[in-house]
Amino acid sequence: MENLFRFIDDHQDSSRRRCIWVNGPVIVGAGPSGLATAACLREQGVPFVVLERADCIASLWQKRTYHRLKLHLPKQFCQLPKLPFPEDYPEYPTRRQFIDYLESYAKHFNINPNFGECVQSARYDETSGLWRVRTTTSSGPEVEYICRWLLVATGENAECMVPEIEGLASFKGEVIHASDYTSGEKYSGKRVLVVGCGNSGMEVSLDLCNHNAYPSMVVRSSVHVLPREILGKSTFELAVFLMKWLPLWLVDKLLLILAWLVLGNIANYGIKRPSTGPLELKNTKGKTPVLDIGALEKIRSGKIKVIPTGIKRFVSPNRVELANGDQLEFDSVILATGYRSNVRSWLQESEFFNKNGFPKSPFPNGWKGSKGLYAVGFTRRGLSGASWDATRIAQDIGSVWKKETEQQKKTTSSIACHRRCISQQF
Ligand SMILES: Cc1cc2nc3c(=O)[nH]c(=O)nc-3n(C[C@H](O)[C@H](O)[C@H](O)COP(=O)(O)OP(=O)(O)OC[C@H]3O[C@@H](n4cnc5c(N)ncnc54)[C@H](O)[C@@H]3O)c2cc1C
Ligand SMILES: NC(=O)C1=CN([C@@H]2O[C@H](COP(=O)(O)OP(=O)(O)OC[C@H]3O[C@@H](n4cnc5c(N)ncnc54)[C@H](OP(=O)(O)O)[C@@H]3O)[C@@H](O)[C@H]2O)C=CC1
Ligand SMILES: O=C(O)C(=O)Cc1c[nH]c2ccccc12
Repeated sequence: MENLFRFIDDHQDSSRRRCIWVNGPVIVGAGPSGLATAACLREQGVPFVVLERADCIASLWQKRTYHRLKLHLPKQFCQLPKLPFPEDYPEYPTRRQFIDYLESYAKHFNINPNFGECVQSARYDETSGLWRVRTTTSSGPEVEYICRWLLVATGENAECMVPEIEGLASFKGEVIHASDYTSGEKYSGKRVLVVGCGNSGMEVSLDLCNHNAYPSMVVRSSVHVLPREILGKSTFELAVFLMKWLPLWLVDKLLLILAWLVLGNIANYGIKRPSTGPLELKNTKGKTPVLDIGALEKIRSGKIKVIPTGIKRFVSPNRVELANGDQLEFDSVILATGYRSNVRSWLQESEFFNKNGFPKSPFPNGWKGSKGLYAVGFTRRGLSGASWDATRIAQDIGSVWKKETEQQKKTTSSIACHRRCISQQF
């Protein structure tokens, strides 16, 4: 039966590309978003195929995060649909606990992604009304999947942002992106330039301090720093609570007053605040406020130095010239300069996704496009946003699936029988 749905593309080089009909959605990406959607589809009885370029689930968490990382939102905002965290997990689960949870989540819902398959292109074929998704595999020939629904779950952090700074290539010390930073152990006694002051820049600088390194952090523009907790209560949880009663601008004002009471005036340490409030900035520009877990204390004590200006250029072998003309020496550079979506590099579509690879419609309307195209995990609302999308998408596809299955039960057409053949195992 399986062979009925596996055919060789007759107008392509048949020796090089396998062509596979997927009866159900293709999900691109096996991070939390892809897994959450797969789990919800499983509950709806809809078969699916998950394509993942890495050799494991949640590759961002397994391969591109540092060892001491903890979730910075309380656990109730980070668990995926249908399966809560184990009860004994702490308020802020560690990276290891989060990965263990995701592994057991995939097992629980019997989600078996096709690993080592990187989607190179996806386009909607108007003639057939189907999506054609091409991948390169780590182990063999190219594959083309043909499906009716395409679910984009490649994430807001698919690629690293590496800025073009004059002379960077001539810097003689090590230069890495924060996603390649695992621990501060090997930096003990070293002068490290950390470029960027988002959550990554702050937490890497703190970890470096804890390993007796000498970090200097570049703050070229501005950033909101909020305490992770206020009087033992999560600031994020407090914000979510206040948002039920108050307008966003007022919640932002209250958060800033509380931050000032707890942290003091951060301008004293060379850190400017944006003129837009923290939640409004997150919603409109996607810029996440820093939820401080101790970096500010190190800044206050001078253990993390703040460089309150941009970088002009690197001067070989190990100097950096700042925008104000000062020159400083460093042993290593860590680029905590953020991430970007990669959707536009492979999805041949410009109606639903903008040029930055995010859905054009803001939350709550950015999960569903036309022609069977969906996006999960692009709402700049972290893991809870991804769970929200996943639930909606599975309900949407599930209702169509159920209706059609009912109709098919009533007919004896052989075509209808074929349509329900699951092609998950090849
Ligand atoms: C360091 C860090 C900490 C964070 N902490 C929190 C937190 O505490 N709480 C919170 O709510 N959010 C947090 N976030 C936000 C973060 O976006 C989510 O935690 C989460 O990982 C998003 O899941 P995702 O599945 O959308 O994306 P990802 O986890 O990035 O997964 C996407 C997957 O798609 C795969 N992929 C990409 N392109 C292709 C392709 N072309 N073909 C095939 N596969 C592809 C990738 O390999 C990856 O496995 C954090 C983010 C970072 C970077
Ligand atoms: N514990 C946790 O849960 C953690 C969560 N995260 C999450 O991961 C996501 C990504 O965070 P992060 O990696 O910090 O990325 P961000 O996009 O939040 O921050 C990037 C930083 O790099 C700066 N930058 C970029 N280019 C340059 C340049 N050429 N020169 C100087 N500065 C530059 C930006 O400055 P500017 O604003 O001026 O552009 C900004 O300060 C966020 O959602 C964050 O919350 C990250 C770490 C830990
Ligand atoms: O950690 C992240 O990247 C997140 O996106 C989590 C998050 C969603 N909404 C927020 C608002 C304030 C701080 C963090 C988040």
